[in-house]
Amino acid sequence: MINHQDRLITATGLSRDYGDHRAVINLDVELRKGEVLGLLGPNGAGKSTTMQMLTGNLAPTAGEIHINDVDLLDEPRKAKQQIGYLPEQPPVYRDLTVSEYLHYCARLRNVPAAQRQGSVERASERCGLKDVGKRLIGNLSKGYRQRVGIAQAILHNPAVVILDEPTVGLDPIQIREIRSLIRELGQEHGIILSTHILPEVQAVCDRVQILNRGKTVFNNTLEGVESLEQVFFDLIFREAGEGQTEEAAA
Ligand SMILES: Nc1ncnc2c1ncn2[C@@H]1O[C@H](COP(=O)(O)OP(=O)(O)OP(=O)(O)O)[C@@H](O)[C@H]1O
Repeated sequence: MINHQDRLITATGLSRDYGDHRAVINLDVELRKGEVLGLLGPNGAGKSTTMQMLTGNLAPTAGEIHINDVDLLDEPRKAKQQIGYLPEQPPVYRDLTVSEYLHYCARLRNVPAAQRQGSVERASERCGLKDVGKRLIGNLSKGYRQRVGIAQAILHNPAVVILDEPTVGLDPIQIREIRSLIRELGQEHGIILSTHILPEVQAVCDRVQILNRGKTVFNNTLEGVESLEQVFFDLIFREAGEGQTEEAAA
């Protein structure tokens, strides 16, 4: 039986149009505490649009989003306090030190002044940044910059953390470290992870939701799935085949 108290995100009937184009169509997304959800799909499937709606950065054309029981559309400020977001291009300032930047983000996130130092220290510790607090972000490796991006996403201790392509461009050691950080964060928060790297999903995700042409085509745990790659290609190519048949019949 589903325990509703454990639900960190309940989004129902989400749609988003760009002009005449329906990018996301009547989509449901759920995330529970302690869960790492992988959001997958080919280019243009609607992943970024969905994540931007879930983070309150893009208004849905239709649908409802509740974050930790707060209605995102009715109470956006309150709901956004429950969300940390690492966009594909981390919003880091190269001319600030790691510590200056995280303090700045804590202020933006409305962390009370008396708690900012503690929040910055906690996030730095969890992301392995304690020794680089005084370094300029511009001089860090890409892997460390990514950690800074994740640290800003968890500064205010949000219930939900949404990560867009968090390991893109990292070397294999950095990838391993960031993946283990994601798994660790997933125990306390709920995480949505979007990536094109299927082995990454098998390594860190508890459940996978695959989108194609704005709709869910798979939503399940990976138990018993030997090759996610096979599942992915079967679904996407089957749909492509069906699309061609529809077009040919039209
Ligand atoms: N601002 C926009 N204006 C018009 N169309 C858009 C806009 N943003 C996205 N789209 C279209 O909406 C669809 C879904 O795009 P979206 O970026 O959400 O997909 P995605 O799954 O994140 O793709 P990718 O893996 O390439 O990042 C695509 O057809 C895209 O061209």
